Amino acid sequence: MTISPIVELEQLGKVYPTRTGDVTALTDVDLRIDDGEFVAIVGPSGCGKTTLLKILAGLEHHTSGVGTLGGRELGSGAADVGMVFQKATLLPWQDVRSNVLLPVSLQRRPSKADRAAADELLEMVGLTDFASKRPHELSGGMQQRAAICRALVHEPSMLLMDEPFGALDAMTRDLLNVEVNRIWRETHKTVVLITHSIPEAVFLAQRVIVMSPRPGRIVDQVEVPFGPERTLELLGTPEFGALCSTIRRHFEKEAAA
Ligand SMILES: Nc1ncnc2c1ncn2[C@@H]1O[C@H](COP(=O)(O)OP(=O)(O)OP(=O)(O)O)[C@@H](O)[C@H]1O
Repeated sequence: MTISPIVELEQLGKVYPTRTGDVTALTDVDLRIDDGEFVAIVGPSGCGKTTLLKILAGLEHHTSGVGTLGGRELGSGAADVGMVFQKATLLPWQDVRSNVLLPVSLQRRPSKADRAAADELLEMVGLTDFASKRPHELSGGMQQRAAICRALVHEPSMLLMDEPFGALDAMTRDLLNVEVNRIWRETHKTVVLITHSIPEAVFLAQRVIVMSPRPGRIVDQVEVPFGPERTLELLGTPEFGALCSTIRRHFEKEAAA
């Protein structure tokens, strides 16, 4: 069986013109992501990770190279993606279900089927009993769960996550990682995750993409050999530690270069 790529980038680059001169955020990025794959991107601060995600989402235009998402050229309109950011950014005056339905509500009046889809997602993340609550009545982790539901409610072909759990405590983060692993297995979505945490990247992804300091380019792509289902016991295994060390050494090498 051949797996088709959902993302193909060739020599992609991005230069931001600024008042004080051009800032090259990305250079010569070659990347292929297969449909249904879970990919994590790690790299030093300012290496262009968010820029890459924004280009995939159609929120920024690349300035060189070519790229396609779902067969469509990048830059040819809004991409069919769902996004989760570090802050849940839920509307405080709407209840959780309405927040989840927001991407649909912006296009049309949500149908019965849309509401059922939202409820199904809320059930998947254990928030059924909180559907009628306001965001401030939820913990930070619960708000991020709701944000994940919102990103998935319009059935996007890809889920893009930018440091989604960076603001959460370590224990909540671990539990949410287990949940994201389950969501990925249940929905079969392609996921691209940006994270500053190498263990988080290794725990969740099938492939970890390592970027260099700015101008960001891909310096390595590390295959993660663990099966699709991951549990927290994995974090304590020597294989897990060894893989994290391999990736960490890249950072040290690049920092010393
Ligand atoms: N709109 C913009 N205008 C000008 N420069 C920008 C803009 N957005 C990002 N940059 C610059 O591009 C580079 C890459 O930024 P980006 O936010 O993509 O990096 P990052 O790897 O996501 O960083 P972090 O890990 O700190 O979030 C940085 O030098 C940043 O200052």
